[in-house]
Amino acid sequence: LFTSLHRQMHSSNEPRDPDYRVLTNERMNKHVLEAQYAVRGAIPLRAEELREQLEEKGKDAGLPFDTVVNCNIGNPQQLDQKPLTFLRQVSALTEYPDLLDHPSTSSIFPSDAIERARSLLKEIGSVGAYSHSMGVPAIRQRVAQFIENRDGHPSSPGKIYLTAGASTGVSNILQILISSPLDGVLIPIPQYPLYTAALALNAARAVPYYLEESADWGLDVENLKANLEKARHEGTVVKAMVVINPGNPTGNCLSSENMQDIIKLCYDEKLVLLADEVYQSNVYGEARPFVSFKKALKDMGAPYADNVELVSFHSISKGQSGECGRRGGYFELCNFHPEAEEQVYKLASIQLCPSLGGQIGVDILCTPPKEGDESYALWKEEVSGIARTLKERSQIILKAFRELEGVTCNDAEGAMYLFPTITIPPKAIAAAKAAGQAPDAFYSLKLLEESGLCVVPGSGFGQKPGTYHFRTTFLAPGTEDYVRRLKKFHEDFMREYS
Ligand SMILES: Cc1ncc(COP(=O)(O)O)c(CN[C@@H]2CONC2=O)c1O
Repeated sequence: LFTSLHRQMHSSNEPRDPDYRVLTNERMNKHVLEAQYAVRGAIPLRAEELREQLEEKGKDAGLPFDTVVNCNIGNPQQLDQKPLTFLRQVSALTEYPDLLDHPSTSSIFPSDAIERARSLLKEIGSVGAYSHSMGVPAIRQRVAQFIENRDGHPSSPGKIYLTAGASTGVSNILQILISSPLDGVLIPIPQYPLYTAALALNAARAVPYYLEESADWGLDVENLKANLEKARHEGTVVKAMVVINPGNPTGNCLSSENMQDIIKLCYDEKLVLLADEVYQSNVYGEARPFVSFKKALKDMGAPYADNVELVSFHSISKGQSGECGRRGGYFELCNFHPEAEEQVYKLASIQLCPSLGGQIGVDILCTPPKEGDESYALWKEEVSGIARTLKERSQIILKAFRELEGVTCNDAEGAMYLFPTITIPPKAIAAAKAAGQAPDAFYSLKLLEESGLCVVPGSGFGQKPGTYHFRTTFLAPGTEDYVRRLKKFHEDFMREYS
């Protein structure tokens, strides 16, 4: 489906003489061909096609909706979320430093934004210059301070790497970790498909461990251990474990018991722990406030605290900043061998440096305006407004899901997604089979074609065999319109296939 849609959209590239081209499937890296990334796969591609039809023909497109709503990707500012003012003010001033000496500037920009831009430019020089490959040292110092303030344990700028989004950090660490096609990494199922894609690109094995939907997507430690043993029995050299907390696509927040179980397992089984914490400030319930794996590890003391190799990832793409396109993030190494740190640094240096715009975004994420600053009140109002709105939207959509025939859904404890289970009628499963699609991809494609809502089928994240899901964000404004479209589609679908 992806290939046919992509070809359809880019048919102008079709070669007149197919034998002329060097790069064809037979002659490209087969690991790239094998990699999959459903978040921007076939269904979002089709959504783009429909959007273009609406833009060109409007009502004459003959579609049963007048807008496509992208609920496939956690991209807040694509869905009208306003950027945080302070971040953009500092960015504007650092991008065009002449503004700092313009007579009107002090009447347009608050004094703390001007001061922050000045001090950043003293540390950076120019946003157009390469920085240190790990990122600007002074920014890394403030990231370390943010981590210490959050966790109550020391953090060093020498263990922190600023990155072009968390994706680059994850890809780099996995590239260093994998040394053989027998190597494997434990991946939560359902998972964010960056991990299986990055493992495929490195010709490594994804070793699944299933999150337990009936236990709020909590960890089933026995299943984890069994899958680890099974993988080893099959000859896989399991070297690491990925945790995503809060979870994507599940929206779960791990319990402290689960976190300790994971740390103990990594210690006992000598696994590197990759903690993806990009949604750490997207937490909606009071029951499970965010606790980092760095804190959990250090709180456990010996023998874990100073032995388990932990790398923790964060990003400016999520939370309330939602600066996905700015490409900013960081990871912190903990208990890595100096030999490993040398390779992490070398890979970062090959990539020269992350964008300075992204680095400035990380700086403001970790050191936002503080109480008493001129920008504090507005920053606080914007951040709490975004957090409140996301929580409200998740609850409205969750309630709607639970009223639909054959749909159940766990609360979104965190992140930006709901991941409902749908009971797909046998007739629809048969129709999906005939169409050569996974049942939840069949459902999701029809949902798009008939309602304009673009979601990602659960098969794109992995799920227990025989279960079907889809993932939706709750970022779009107009939640009532979303619910109306979904409800109508679902009732029509269940009627057609029951
Ligand atoms: C768990 C997780 N880790 C890492 C990333 C990468 O983020 P950055 O590279 O932008 O820092 C994402 C992005 N979320 C994807 C993109 O939007 N929807 C998703 O599921 C993510 O959900």
